[in-house]
Amino acid sequence: MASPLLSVKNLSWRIQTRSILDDISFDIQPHQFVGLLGPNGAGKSSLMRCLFGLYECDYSALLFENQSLSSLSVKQRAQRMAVIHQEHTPHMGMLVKQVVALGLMPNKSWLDWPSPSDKRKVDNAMEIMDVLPLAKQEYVSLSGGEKQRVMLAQALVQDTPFLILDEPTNHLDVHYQIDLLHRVKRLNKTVLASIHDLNLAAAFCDELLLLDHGQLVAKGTPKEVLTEDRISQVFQACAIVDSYPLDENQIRITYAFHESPRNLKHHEIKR
Ligand SMILES: Nc1ncnc2c1ncn2[C@@H]1O[C@H](COP(=O)(O)OP(=O)(O)OP(=O)(O)O)[C@@H](O)[C@H]1O
Repeated sequence: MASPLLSVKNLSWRIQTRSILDDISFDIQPHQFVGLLGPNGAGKSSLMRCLFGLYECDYSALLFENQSLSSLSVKQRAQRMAVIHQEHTPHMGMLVKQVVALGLMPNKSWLDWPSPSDKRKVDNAMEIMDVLPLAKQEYVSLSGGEKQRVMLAQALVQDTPFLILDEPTNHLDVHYQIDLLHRVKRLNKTVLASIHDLNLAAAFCDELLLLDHGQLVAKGTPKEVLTEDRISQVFQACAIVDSYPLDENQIRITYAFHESPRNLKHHEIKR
């Protein structure tokens, strides 16, 4: 197997005496699409923030392409990983094409004037993400789904091997959830994305990391991670896991909408 793009060993993060992330270890291989799952408050965003250096955490190793992440400057990190946050920056008064062009910054100095090839890069990214017709529209006026595609175009311009996406499908209708994840997948980059919809995660991700109360409780393929028992234990939801009718290799999760599912075991659901 090729050496991992990202290697995380024994990562912990605490606020004062409260442990938020506890002894987390995993590798991400090049070109893998990895889903980060877990209930609200499990620590998904915190883990992503530790990876891109917003939070100072403890670890025995945090390596990107075998290089210690802590040895990289902010600009060097931004040349390696693009991050799309859950909450978008408002970018008041900026046009879509200007927001997308911000992705050029990690590879330029402040004094550099945008070149014709930069402009082509921006146009190309807008075309791939289907936001070229919105190029001259104000960013604040866009819908949630359009904003998400603009941020992906910006990440594309940033031209990094690794993408960190914090709930990329948040606020999107079902068509745009599927559309966006197909667009991300087609980029063929290494991706770590937090996703709440377990069916979407199972359909799009090569591997899943499941967090619960700051601990990594499972990692592996969707079939390995998303078992009925685990969904019941971690998400306190009753679910049946079976094969997706259009592809036997994929799993499908059906939830029971009982009034107090916490007390129900999955084998008690009438099939
Ligand atoms: N800067 C901070 N100061 C204090 N507490 C924090 C901070 N950042 C995160 N936390 C706490 O850490 C826990 C994990 O939060 P985090 O946002 O990482 O969870 P999450 O899995 O991303 O949740 P969600 O699915 O709801 O977005 C929460 O209880 C949160 O309140």
